[in-house]
Amino acid sequence: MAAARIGVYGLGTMGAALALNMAEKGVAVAVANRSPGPLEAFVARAEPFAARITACGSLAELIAALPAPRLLLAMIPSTAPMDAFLDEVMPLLERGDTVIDAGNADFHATRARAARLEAAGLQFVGLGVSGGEEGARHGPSMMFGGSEASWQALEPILSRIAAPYEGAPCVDRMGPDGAGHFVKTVHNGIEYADMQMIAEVYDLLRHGAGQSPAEIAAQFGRWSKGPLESYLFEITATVLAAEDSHGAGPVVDAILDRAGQKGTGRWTVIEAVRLGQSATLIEGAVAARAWSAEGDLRAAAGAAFGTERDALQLDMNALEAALLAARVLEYAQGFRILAAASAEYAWDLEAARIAEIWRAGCIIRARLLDDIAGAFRDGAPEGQLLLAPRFAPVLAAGIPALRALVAQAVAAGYPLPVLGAALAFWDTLRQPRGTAALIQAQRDFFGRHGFDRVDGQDARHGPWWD
Ligand SMILES: NC(=O)C1=CN([C@@H]2O[C@H](COP(=O)(O)OP(=O)(O)OC[C@H]3O[C@@H](n4cnc5c(N)ncnc54)[C@H](OP(=O)(O)O)[C@@H]3O)[C@@H](O)[C@H]2O)C=CC1
Ligand SMILES: O=C(CO)[C@H](O)[C@H](O)COP(=O)(O)O
Repeated sequence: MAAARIGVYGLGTMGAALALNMAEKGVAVAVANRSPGPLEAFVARAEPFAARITACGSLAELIAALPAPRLLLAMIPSTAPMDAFLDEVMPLLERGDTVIDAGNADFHATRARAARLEAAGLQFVGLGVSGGEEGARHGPSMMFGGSEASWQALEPILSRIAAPYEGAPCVDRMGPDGAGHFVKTVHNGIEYADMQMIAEVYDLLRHGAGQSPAEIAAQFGRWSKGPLESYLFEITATVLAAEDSHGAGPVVDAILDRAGQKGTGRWTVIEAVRLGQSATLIEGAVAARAWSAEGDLRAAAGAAFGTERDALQLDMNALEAALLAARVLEYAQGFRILAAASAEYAWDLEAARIAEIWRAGCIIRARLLDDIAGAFRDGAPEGQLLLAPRFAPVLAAGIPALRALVAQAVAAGYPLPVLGAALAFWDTLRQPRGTAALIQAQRDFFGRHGFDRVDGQDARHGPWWD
């Protein structure tokens, strides 16, 4: 049996898949799990790679199986269980060992944990992993946050298990401490907006245009072969074509209309606001999931006020152009949040590199990311994707289509939390003079807050204070 190069603790959906990926790619790995059942199941699944797997019955056994300096990757909930895990494991480790949190963590917690381990002579890495179970098993996209030394130690393993894009592994060091988990959080925020945008189009096609799930599946399949090509469009086509195994017809009709959320979308919005930024498309998606949980309220409101909505006339080419423009706006917001965080935390995040490592393995992988990476490499004016010359034709064609779509849908009674937010974002940003002068006057009126004048003169208050 080969000596383990890395340990994986937590053999749930993601941990088991990552450990199998490592073993398959020639990385000897020691594994353990809190409860025995998943370890036994893992050992059975890992049989083809048994020579590169050391199964350990306890955390202490796992630590003992690793040569110092140790690399120990934990794939467990990155909330309270991670802190409890650190309490348990830290006394077992030696100076120079590295603990990797590969779960979805709030980057503030990652920063605190990194400081805690550093004080004890240990290294802590926050590793964003995207791609779900399939990605973890065969090649995820990974966003590394930690010291340069820990990157040097881990890079050979991570590059080997990452998804390749044109031969290059989709993994890189984003920066120190929480940088990797922050980038993963924003990735998930974009994921939320993309999913909700797709759901809005599904609603329009299903209830506005009267199409069946199978017809909509075929449409998403066609879009998946064009500029909207992406993992989320592909799986939408598959999901909508699927029939319920209990005979309820299309499986989508058998599923409760209530979306779950574990926190990353919400964190993206909270961090955007903290940074003085906006994440209105992502907030639209988070809100839609929250409203979906209020089934009783929606039933009562529907009974009181009616559920009618009008039929829609939808042109599939216009819809494609509108969706592409909205997707550009969604990524533009995401990258603005990343840029703001990079400045705030002195991370030096490289936008082009982030787009590049999102091109394969992750949930938001999309053909568009190639152009986004290119736009940043070309030097998007003021670092803004919206101003990148290569997106000018996409926006010129797509914004009128998006406007017509939103206008028609809103007039007919369809909610578009994300597509509507995309248009408002665009229409706000293209007006050099907006509505803030009135806001400033109001603030001055009630709170003597003062304002700057357009002519540069010094009168800081309105006539109401003369
Ligand atoms: N599923 C996904 O698509 C993705 C998930 N992630 C992140 O990966 C991490 C794991 O998720 P996933 O694999 O889906 O989850 P699972 O529920 O499949 O597995 C959870 C794992 O965590 C262990 N665990 C739970 N609580 C504790 C605890 N208090 N102490 C020790 N171990 C504990 C479980 O052990 P036991 O078997 O004993 O219960 C199990 O091994 C999470 O942080 C998640 O956010 C990241 C990207 C994608
Ligand atoms: O990180 C992921 C995908 O990238 C996980 O699947 C995550 O759980 C998705 O978030 P949520 O559960 O809130 O939808």
